[in-house]
Amino acid sequence: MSRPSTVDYTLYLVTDRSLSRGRSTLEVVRSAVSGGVTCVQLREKEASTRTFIEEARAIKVLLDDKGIPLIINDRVDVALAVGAAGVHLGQSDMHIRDARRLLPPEALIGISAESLEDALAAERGGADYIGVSPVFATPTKTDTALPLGLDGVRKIRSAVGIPVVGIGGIGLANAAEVMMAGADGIAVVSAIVAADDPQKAAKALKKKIG
Ligand SMILES: Cc1ncc(COP(=O)(O)OP(=O)(O)O)c(N)n1
Ligand SMILES: Cc1nc(C(=O)O)sc1CCOP(=O)(O)O
Ligand SMILES: [Mg+2]
Repeated sequence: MSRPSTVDYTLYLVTDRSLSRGRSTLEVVRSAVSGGVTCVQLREKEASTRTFIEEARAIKVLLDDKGIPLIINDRVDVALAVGAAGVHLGQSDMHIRDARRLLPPEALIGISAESLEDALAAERGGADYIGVSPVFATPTKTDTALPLGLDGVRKIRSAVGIPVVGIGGIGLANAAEVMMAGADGIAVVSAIVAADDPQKAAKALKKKIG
């Protein structure tokens, strides 16, 4: 497992095979990387463990070549199996305390914060970054907490010292606002994964967030 010396969360792609319009996740990631994504989270909710691991290995080869970290959604075992840079854990996933026991010390752990209290607890618990969960409502994930909005991003930003990434309902129309509210990056699913051309979509988002 290897952690890049500094992690660039600016344009953070979260995958979703159900939104990929028949393209493989590897294909979408390749295209998005050439458009400028800086971090990739492999999020597989339905795949078998074996498929998840095989896909993660193939994507990691692509990302390693570009120095882009691969984060695994939910599954500490998958992250360990493939030597990913880290994991992203939500409020119902494995506790960070337990994940830290299993993962090597250099592993990145991102935590979803559904409130200011969650963000403070995540920082105290040793999280490497926080996902503000969600900033806006999104059809991509409907079992979220209430949207925290730009004000939530501002409040969390001023309360913690670790990187803060906004997620949920972020696209070309509001990406700059999320950054202006103090986020270190935007995490997006549909704006890239479901786009006609993920490379162009990533490029356009990158331009918006400077
Ligand atoms: C960057 C980022 N932030 C938040 C989440 C959501 O995590 P979680 O609440 O565990 O929900 P699932 O993604 O597991 O459905 C995330 N994945 N990434
Ligand atoms: C994976 C995920 N987590 C969220 C959270 O609020 O924690 S929202 C979300 C999906 C974000 O998709 P889109 O960019 O298409 O809105
Ligand atoms: Mg989760």
